[in-house]
Amino acid sequence: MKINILTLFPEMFSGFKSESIIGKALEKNLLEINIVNIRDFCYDKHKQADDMPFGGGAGMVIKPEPLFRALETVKGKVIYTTPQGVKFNQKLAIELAQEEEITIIAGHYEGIDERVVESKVDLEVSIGDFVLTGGELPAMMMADCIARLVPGVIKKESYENDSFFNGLLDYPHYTRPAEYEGMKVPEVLLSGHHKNIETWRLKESLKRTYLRRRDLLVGRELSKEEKKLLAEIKRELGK
Ligand SMILES: CN(C)c1cccc(CNc2ccc(C(N)=O)cn2)c1
Repeated sequence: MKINILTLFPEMFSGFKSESIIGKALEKNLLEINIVNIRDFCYDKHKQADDMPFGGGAGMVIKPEPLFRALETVKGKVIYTTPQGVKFNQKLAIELAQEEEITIIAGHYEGIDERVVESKVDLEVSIGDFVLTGGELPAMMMADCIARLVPGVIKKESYENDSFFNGLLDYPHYTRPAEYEGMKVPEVLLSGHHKNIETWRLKESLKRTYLRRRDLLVGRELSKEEKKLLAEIKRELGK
């Protein structure tokens, strides 16, 4: 899979591409992340990539010419990160991870010229209801979320337990030492009894989801075991 990111600030992506899981995946050629500097496509003397908005108002808008030129050099579905977009979520990430190539335009300042959106953007996507100085962090977040779903980037078992993969929030995690400052790891996790551990984790996931994100349970099919565990949870919570 290839992810192109069009940005005015390519340097913001150097750490993202060199560190940790994404860094290793790129080294192993499991995927490609191609950072395209929009400014490289400004042919005027001052390399002006943005300009004042017609009709007045604060902020700057990214000019159409450099974007159209940059878009000629990439392929795939074109996504534009903007507060006006559809909400990004794991379901959309899973869909986008199926694509051979995608291109993300990181808007900056007040955004990009609407003629680019009208004629080239396939999907406007927002990572949440808040405004950032630029679309680079949203582009990085989306690329990270999509990249980790590419086969080989992380162990398959890891993402199959993803909170949003099975529709529930994650259970609590512990590692050594088994006791720290008097705080103990739940006994069951040290028992080596895999069935009990699996049940404990499912119950903890259900409890957390029930307490923190009950909306995720609405419309979610519960297995017989999940129904039993949820009844236990409600009894224990006295609710
Ligand atoms: C109209 N306007 C302010 C604007 C328009 C387009 C891009 C930008 C760049 N900033 C962004 C981008 C995305 C998000 C998000 N929530 O995904 C938040 N901020 C700002």
